[in-house]
Amino acid sequence: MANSDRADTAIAFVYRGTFVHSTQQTALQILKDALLGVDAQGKIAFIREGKELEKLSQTFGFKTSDITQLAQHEFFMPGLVDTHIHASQYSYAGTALDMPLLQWLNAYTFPVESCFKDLEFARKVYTQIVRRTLRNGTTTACYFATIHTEASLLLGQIANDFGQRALVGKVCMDRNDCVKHYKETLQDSQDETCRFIKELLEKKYPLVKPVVTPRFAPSCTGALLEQLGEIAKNNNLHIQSHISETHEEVKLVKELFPESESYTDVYRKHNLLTDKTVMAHGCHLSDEELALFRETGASLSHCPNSNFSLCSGVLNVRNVLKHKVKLGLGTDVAGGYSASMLDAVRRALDASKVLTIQDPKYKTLSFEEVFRIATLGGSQALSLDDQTGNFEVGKDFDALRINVAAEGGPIDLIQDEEPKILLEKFLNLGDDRNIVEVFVAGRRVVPITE
Ligand SMILES: O=c1[nH]c(=O)c2nc[nH]c2[nH]1
Ligand SMILES: [Zn+2]
Repeated sequence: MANSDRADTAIAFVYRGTFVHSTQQTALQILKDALLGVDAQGKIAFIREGKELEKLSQTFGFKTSDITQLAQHEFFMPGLVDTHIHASQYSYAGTALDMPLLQWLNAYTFPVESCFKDLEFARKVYTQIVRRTLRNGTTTACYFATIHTEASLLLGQIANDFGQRALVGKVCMDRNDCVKHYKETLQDSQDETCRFIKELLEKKYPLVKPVVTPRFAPSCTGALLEQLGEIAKNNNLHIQSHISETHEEVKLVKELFPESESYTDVYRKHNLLTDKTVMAHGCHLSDEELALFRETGASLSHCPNSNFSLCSGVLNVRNVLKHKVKLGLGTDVAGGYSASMLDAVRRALDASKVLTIQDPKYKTLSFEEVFRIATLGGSQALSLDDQTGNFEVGKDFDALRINVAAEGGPIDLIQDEEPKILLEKFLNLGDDRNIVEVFVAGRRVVPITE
């Protein structure tokens, strides 16, 4: 037995077949005829070659008849990590994509978000988004809620009930000149953020945690940003916000924070750039700003559907990777119209091809690289890679069982295909019909039973 195996707890179940995942060294590692065992705590106890079955069953004390064998056109992959999604914007996903960001916020987003004072409306929308994302393979989601504490706590409860791993943010904003009723006072924002954090932590949900959430610099005063930086530091919490999504927004931040050297400097000055920070977009960051991300360990969430839909910009992913900045993918519902991370994968490939069209020397991202960003990359961007992101022994079993030839599904297989082709077809053509089981921390959460 290798040192990395964990033989100290009982095995709950074992799968045999093809497993694909990413590691630090390789964007796509394919393990054919592998055996993966999950322990009673939902952690990966071993992942070994099929030929080691006898030895493994003795060491770990499971019966060979307990093993579930995958079919030839099936494989397991790690769960998808959505590093940026507005649960509260799901009701208008697929509409309202006809304006640039700042106008879009005023015309559509703020009026809808203000409805989350109504807990029954919140329950309806939040139940739908959690169910929809889970069915589409999002095992971890980093959510924006709204400014309402009760509704934000409800989102945490719903994610916990359905078994999704989630970071949940009560949105903070004490500046809004356009939709005047959708903002808080500095004092309320601070007090309600503390209450939200305290009450969510007291629930002791194993997979759901609070994230400090200044909406973005233009909707926060310097005083609020300062307070939120303090709160995050004192409680060792995650932080999320938006940065450098559009040129117009960058210009506005310059006007609102003239003392700062850059947009990134605004967040840095207020202690909001840490190794537990994820910032959405970053389309227009300079190399100096990317260097600040690298220095502080803060990460970016690439949201290509939103960037195209609101005509915001195209993130140069190669440049982000060159600066060794942690990077995940996000759907950014509802600036992005799809709640599926498979869509985010496809749009990320498209965005990369746009850059190649503009400059043929730009090396297009491969599907393997985008697969890594959508799984392991996302877990690193959220500083959750000690728990999820790939099939390393000791991590939680967050996984999707994919049947590429699912009956009635969107993919026709003409002949037997290699696992690499099966993955590529699934990423480009697949949908929730191909995702036959979803596991989070070893618990089967899809099919949804209730
Ligand atoms: O895509 C976005 N969606 C939002 O809700 C938002 N708020 C600030 N900046 C934003 N960008
Ligand atoms: Zn967003």
